[in-house]
Amino acid sequence: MELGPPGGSGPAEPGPRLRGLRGADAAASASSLSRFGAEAGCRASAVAAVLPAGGSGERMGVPTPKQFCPILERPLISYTLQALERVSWIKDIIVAVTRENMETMKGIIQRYQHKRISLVEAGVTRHRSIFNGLKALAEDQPNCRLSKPEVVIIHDAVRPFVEEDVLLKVVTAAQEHGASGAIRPLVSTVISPSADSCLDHSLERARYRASEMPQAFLFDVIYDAYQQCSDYDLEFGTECLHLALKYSHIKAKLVEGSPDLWKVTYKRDLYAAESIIKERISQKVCVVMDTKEDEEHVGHCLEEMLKTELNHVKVTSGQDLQQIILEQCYNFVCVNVMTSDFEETQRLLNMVEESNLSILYPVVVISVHFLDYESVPLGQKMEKVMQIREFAKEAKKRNILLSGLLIYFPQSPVSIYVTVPDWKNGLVEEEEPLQPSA
Ligand SMILES: Nc1ccn([C@@H]2O[C@H](COP(=O)(O)OP(=O)(O)OP(=O)(O)O)[C@@H](O)[C@H]2O)c(=O)n1
Ligand SMILES: O=C(CO)[C@H](O)[C@H](O)COP(=O)(O)O
Repeated sequence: MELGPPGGSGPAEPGPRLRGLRGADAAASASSLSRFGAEAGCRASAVAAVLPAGGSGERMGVPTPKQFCPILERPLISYTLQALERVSWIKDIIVAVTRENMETMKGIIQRYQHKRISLVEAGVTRHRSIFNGLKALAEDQPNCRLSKPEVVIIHDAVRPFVEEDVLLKVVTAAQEHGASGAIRPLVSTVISPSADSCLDHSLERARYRASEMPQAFLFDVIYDAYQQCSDYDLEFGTECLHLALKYSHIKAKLVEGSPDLWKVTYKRDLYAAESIIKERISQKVCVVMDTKEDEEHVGHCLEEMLKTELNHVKVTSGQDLQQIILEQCYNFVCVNVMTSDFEETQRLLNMVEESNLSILYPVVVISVHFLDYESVPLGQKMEKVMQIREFAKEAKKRNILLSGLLIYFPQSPVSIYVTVPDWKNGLVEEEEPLQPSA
């Protein structure tokens, strides 16, 4: 067994991704997930995940195994790892890779700074790869460096859109029933052809479901099943839930999964995956504050407001920008409270440029500046506007769409000012104090 690069055990982005949920629903779901996270944290070795990634992707019809195919320049498997790493209560992630792709995989782990990953050698079939992953977690193996989990998640490396809520559902159901798996309604009817390619019989579609991933098991249930199963099972079997039933006599609890859990199999699936990734990119924004103090106050107010519209909002005062860019954040709001120059925004633009993030997809940056309405003279205000324009022209050449937002505010805490344009002279010059309403 080989270990990936050492790294902290903290999640890359703690907290749930609540795609499709808004407002109160999102808040309720987030709180139940974080409660589980806290409980799982008490039992630090409770959950591990095994990812079979040793296939050759014949049906994809390209020379590169599909798990290493790039989507927006990043290998597919890296998205799957990112999705699992976000879940702070998954302690270890075991990836089964063929010997010939071991170096490629190590390179991906290093480049994208994946954490909590261990590598094992894949087998010649999916079941054998999974079995190798389980062996690495079992206590009865010599040189075992990992600890045996209570529950193990099994998830295909080529299903990148797994969310924390479905992982939580299968893990909780596995704790109660011994085994659990995600299912989806069938899209087509399943029929059985006879030897002469005529219809033998068809199944009643409404009574059947497609078995998807993730699945979760009490570790002993699935490990015992793999230890008992025949060579035929290991060679031709496609269903882990079936092994748990046949050898450990456990009836898996089935939970409804989202449509995005499908397995990337054909070339067209790569295009579909790219579209989903782009949609998620548009739902992700990072607010960069110029000081730690502002991150805590202004930043978190802004975060709450943006969260009602967007699925993923991150606020930072800049220390972890490199990591945020690495996780493919394409939208930034750079808030400058302390200074009226563009130093912070320039720093962000440089980092984005160095990362090559904008090569395939435009990066959007909004540079927000606060200026004291009373003390900054009009000429200086216009200068700011012109500076942003010049700045934006340069950035556009690098596929970075920069906009500027200048906010004038009065120092006096009791008055709110409205600006009345003087249309005759074309200048903004009159200010009317208003009393704030209750
Ligand atoms: N010997 C194998 C075969 C498959 N897998 C993994 O099992 C998952 C699901 O399998 P599948 O979609 O069938 O992948 P491939 O076998 O690569 O695809 P194909 O059947 O088209 O060749 C994939 O993550 C794949 O890498 C594995 O770990 N070891
Ligand atoms: O979908 C599944 C859930 O049970 C399969 O087990 C798995 O993804 C199948 O892979 P393969 O294409 O190698 O049979």
